Amino acid sequence: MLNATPEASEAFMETLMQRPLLNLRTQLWEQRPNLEEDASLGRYTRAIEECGLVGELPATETGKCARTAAALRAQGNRKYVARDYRGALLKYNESICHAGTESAELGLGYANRSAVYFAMNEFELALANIALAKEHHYPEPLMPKLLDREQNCQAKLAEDQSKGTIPKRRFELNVPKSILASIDLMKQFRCCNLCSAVESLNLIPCPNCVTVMFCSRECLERDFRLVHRFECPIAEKVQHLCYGFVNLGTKLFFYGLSLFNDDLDEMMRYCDRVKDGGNPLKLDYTRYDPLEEWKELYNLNAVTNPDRECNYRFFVAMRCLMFLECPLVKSIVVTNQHKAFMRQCVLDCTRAGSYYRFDVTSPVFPVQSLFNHSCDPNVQISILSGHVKLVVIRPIRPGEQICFSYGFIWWDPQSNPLFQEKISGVFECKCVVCDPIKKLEWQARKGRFNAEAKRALATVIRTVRPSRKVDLVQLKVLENFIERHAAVAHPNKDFGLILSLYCRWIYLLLEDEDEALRRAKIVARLRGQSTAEVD
Ligand SMILES: C[S@@+](CC[C@H](N)C(=O)[O-])C[C@H]1O[C@@H](n2cnc3c(N)ncnc32)[C@H](O)[C@@H]1O
Repeated sequence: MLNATPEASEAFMETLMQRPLLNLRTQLWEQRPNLEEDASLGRYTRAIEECGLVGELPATETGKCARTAAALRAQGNRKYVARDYRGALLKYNESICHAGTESAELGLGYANRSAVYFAMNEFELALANIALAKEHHYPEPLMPKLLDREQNCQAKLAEDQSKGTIPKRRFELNVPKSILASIDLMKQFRCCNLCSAVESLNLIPCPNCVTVMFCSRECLERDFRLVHRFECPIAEKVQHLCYGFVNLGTKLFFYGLSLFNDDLDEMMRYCDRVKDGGNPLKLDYTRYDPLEEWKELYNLNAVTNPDRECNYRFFVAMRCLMFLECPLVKSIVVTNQHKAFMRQCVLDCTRAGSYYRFDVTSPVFPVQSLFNHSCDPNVQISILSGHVKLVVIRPIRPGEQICFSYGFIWWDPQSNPLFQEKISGVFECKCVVCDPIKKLEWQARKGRFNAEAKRALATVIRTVRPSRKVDLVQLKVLENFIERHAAVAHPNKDFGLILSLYCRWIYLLLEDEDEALRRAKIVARLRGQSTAEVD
């Protein structure tokens, strides 16, 4: 039985849930000062100050609050009883985020999360949460119940009932992790604020604010050191203005400021030069230097489409005004010249962010995002636990560019229906499927689908059963077919079906590997061992 909270009345919870976050962003946009299209950031700032828009923001901050945490936990309990485990975990995360560090609610939140993981047969995760509950004021009178669950977990693991701590198929990796992420409001209780990892929703809260969570102490400390210390005191207020890439632009600005050791004048001196375009491939990643990397990102000469530019300027001006209410920011950004620089730099970082990221909610990967999009990709991308992995999905011809899909794929029209619409505002796709000239050559390839390949395809279709669980033998059958027959079968429609299943299974394997590594790390931590060996 989970701990229900009697005082969490329906009425109170309803009030709690009326958080007009996303609406506020739209309202603000409607109330923006009516300025000419090319109005400068300074003009926007003055106009916003004149109409008092920042002061008019409704006070929706709750701060850490045991009552709120209890109400959210009660909602989680109901989802748990209804066996909506994912929904329950998300509510418990929200509750954990709202519980004060000294409150029993924190321990209760972790304990409830351990019950969900136990029900999901995720015994390592359950044990990790029991340990967290014990560390965070779990009420003594309830302790026997927790210890009982702990024993049950250990018994299950002793019976070899772990879902696995050894990846089935190890995909190696040789590229750095993401540098930071900007987590959308819809994902704040399900992704690490620094690396975007979901970590089976096993996240820990910021000890001070109620807006962000982290996958580990390392990410929490790193984010705090580099960015979150600037956001934390005003995080609840500023999250109303989480306008896509502008959010990332602010983060990239503060990240840069930290790398310049909070020396804004030094940062200004560096930025006061003509941009050379920036090229992250120039960097020597064997001697990784985050400041040099930041400079390459900053140096991008990005062109933004005019509609977006208007949004960017308004929200950049708004956000900078709000950040200047944070005492730490105020102590560094002092003069009018500093303020003007901050605004311009946040705008430049916003443009860079929109270039170096696949979409508004993904983390920033300066090198990995340099791959172009193709509607006929030859590699499959996955972003898991802050790592990008690219897996080759069909033989690549000499001279063929390595591309992954930013959204749309020819064999899967439903891969992202919004893609064409989204991309049309950003760039015109010139891949082999979309460019009218290249498309002719691409389509002509279909004529080579010969009898032998068709027979082999019929055998594969008879043998392989698409399922949600990967069958490694069947995966090998697909792989052999693709390797032997891609040259003549690609881009035939049936070959597309094979690629589609192959990609889905590859992704499931990558997820599986990621989860197994996570369990392995938890086991190492519970045993007091270093996680370096398994990481
Ligand atoms: C992160 S960059 C990719 C690397 C970029 N080509 C470069 O050289 O830096 C994303 C941008 O590349 C361009 N791009 C990527 N795929 C494209 C495609 N299929 N067709 C046209 N432009 C593309 C667009 O300008 C897009 O905004």
